[in-house]
Amino acid sequence: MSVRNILVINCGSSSIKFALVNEKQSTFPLQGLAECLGSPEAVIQWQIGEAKETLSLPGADHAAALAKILPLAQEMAGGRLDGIGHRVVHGGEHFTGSSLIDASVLDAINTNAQLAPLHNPANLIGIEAAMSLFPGLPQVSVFDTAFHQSMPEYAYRYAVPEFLYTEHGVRRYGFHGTSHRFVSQRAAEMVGVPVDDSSWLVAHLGNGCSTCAVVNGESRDTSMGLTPLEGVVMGTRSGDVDPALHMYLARTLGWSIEQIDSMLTRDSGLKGLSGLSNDMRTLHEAYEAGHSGATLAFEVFCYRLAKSLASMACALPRVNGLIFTGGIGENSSAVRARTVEHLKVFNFQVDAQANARCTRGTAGQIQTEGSPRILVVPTNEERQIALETLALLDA
Ligand SMILES: Nc1ncnc2c1ncn2[C@@H]1O[C@H](COP(=O)(O)OP(=O)(O)O)[C@@H](O)[C@H]1O
Ligand SMILES: CC(=O)OP(=O)(O)O
Ligand SMILES: [Mg+2]
Repeated sequence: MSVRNILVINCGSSSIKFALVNEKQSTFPLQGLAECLGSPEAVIQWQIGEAKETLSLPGADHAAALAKILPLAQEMAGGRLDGIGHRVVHGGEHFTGSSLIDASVLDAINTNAQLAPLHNPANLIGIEAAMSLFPGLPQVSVFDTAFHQSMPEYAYRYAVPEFLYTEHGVRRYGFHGTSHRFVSQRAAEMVGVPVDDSSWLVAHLGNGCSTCAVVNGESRDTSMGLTPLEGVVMGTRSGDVDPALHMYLARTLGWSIEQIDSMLTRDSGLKGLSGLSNDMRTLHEAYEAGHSGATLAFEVFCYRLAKSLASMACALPRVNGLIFTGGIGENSSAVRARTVEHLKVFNFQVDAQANARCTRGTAGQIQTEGSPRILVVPTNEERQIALETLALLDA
């Protein structure tokens, strides 16, 4: 059989991340990002080997950007694309694994859009554009939620009346499953333990952030819930707040549901706490310069993250290690060090020199002697999506 090429597409609300994955190559022949879609600043940036290209496409929407990205990928694949793997955020209870896309899968993604209004509609636009440009190509959806379908019922149910679950699907689903799966498998390889006899605490820290307890290659609990708003502090999302905050704001300030949703989703998290930025790099620079909001945002972020990891430990029989991943987890030695300071009760301790070495894609172990393992593992959701797409093409 010849070597196959898969295009991976991750459509966000105003961006598209994409990568061409060759099943035999460890680096991507093509990788890129389309940003600011739907605005005059719309732009596509991509990288082929070391060469970087930028194409400004004022006003381009998702379909217009894909009309450029798909032929580019086709050309880089030497005229042979074998399939397209799409990241889909919310698959509800319907999907315990990835799925070849047909009309019924599109229907299910549409139904679940109510639970992920920022993510699923954008994912659907990407799928529909790819299907119309490449009608003959197999398309696969890889769900963020699928990995977490192994959670026990006592971990995924909310303590609310039963009919809300049975009739309306109100339960915890969890997200970032593709990343939690990938890094926990990589960590097992790195330390030489079998995946099916391993036990990890995982912190995925990107723009969205979540923690996960992974036992024997399966998710047993995770911090995100019905939607990607529950759990730890994120770039612009609050994570957990007292559910009574909604009533308080509605009654005392007269806020609408839309205002409350927008505040918790877009104006909270690191951005809301710091009054400055949702970007951890900016916050690091600001607190080094003495910005009090940036310092507070950093401290709350790390403490709440540690608290979530400690609660995830309830789902583990023992701990093989703590894994940091995502843009913040892979790069911010300061976040790793501060978070682990709050986890002394588990004997976790960071080695400062090893910690400083793990940045910009360098994997490694950063614990002191005597501490349980602490690993930095770069995530690769694109590779995992391509692997799952290839597996479905084989089936
Ligand atoms: N060198 C760095 N130090 C600290 N934070 C970083 C660094 N590089 C990237 N980040 C942070 O990573 C976050 C983005 O993570 P990423 O995984 O790229 O996000 P996404 O969820 O969109 O894939 C941002 O908060 C960014 O500031
Ligand atoms: C589900 C989720 O939060 O995704 P992202 O981190 O890409 O926003
Ligand atoms: Mg990412």
